[in-house]
Amino acid sequence: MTMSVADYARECAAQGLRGDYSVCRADFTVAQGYDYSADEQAVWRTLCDRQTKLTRKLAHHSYLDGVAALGLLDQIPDFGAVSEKLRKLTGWEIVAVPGLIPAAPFFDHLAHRRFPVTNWLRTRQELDYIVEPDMFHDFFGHVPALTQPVFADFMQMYGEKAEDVIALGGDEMITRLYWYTAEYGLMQEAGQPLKAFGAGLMSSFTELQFAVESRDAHHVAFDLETVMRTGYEIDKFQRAYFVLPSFDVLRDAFQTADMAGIVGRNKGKPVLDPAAV
Ligand SMILES: C[C@H](O)[C@H](O)[C@H]1CNc2nc(N)[nH]c(=O)c2N1
Ligand SMILES: N[C@@H](Cc1ccccc1)C(=O)O
Ligand SMILES: [Fe+2]
Repeated sequence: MTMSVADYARECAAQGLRGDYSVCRADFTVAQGYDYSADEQAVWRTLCDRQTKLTRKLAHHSYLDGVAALGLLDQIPDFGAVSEKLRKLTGWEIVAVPGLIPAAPFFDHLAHRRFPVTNWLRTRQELDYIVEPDMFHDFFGHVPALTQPVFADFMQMYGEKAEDVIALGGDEMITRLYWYTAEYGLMQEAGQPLKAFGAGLMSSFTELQFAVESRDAHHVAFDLETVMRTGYEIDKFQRAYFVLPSFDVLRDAFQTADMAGIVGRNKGKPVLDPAAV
């Protein structure tokens, strides 16, 4: 792993990120420390209630199938109990982290079928949108799909392949691909209007509606190399949403991509403006 926990902790504090990185292990995990207040439990229930009404209408069926299998909770999840359930379904588990972690350890967890979930929750003032991943984003957005075998296998492969791309010097490029697919991708569904696929959309009340339904949202046909060249900002609505024709198209594009060629061609080139792709 390239960055030490202590260096990363300093960087995050400088950027105003909220997590407490002082208690991290070398792989950036922490204990969940299940001691949430009654108010936090109430915020969790409010988030689940209002967001479930939206995802029912706007989320791709691959996500909704996952929700049905996982059974979303009316309480803040106990990561140990959820891991037990996931292990039986697909061999995945979830591990607690203090918030955003660097790309290399993040993908290393995925490669080992561990999904990092932040151990703190957004406040009532952030019900609609939060600028950094919190437990609601990580859990409500990402974990349901991990109950589905094809998606579970894909995410492990993603982690493995990402490590190869990072070794080629392509950490920013592979991060953009993750960003515009797993976090903010849209996906077509037979006989249905356009649906949301990415976890960053599933967890945001305002951006989910904007991305799928607004005439001002910039929808762009998915192209793997273009995605890997397109910049993004984490703390604003996205200025481009890439539309995937299907999950199989994503998986095939990823599996067959000549990552060494893509990284070689594009390293050092200016990043594309998402508003102009
Ligand atoms: C891979 C890419 O950097 C991506 O944004 C990762 C990084 N670290 C993360 N860390 C946490 N806790 N949650 C995430 O969703 C991510 N995403
Ligand atoms: N904006 C997302 C959280 C998020 C932040 C940064 C990256 C990914 C997700 C939400 O409101 O739920
Ligand atoms: Fe995420």
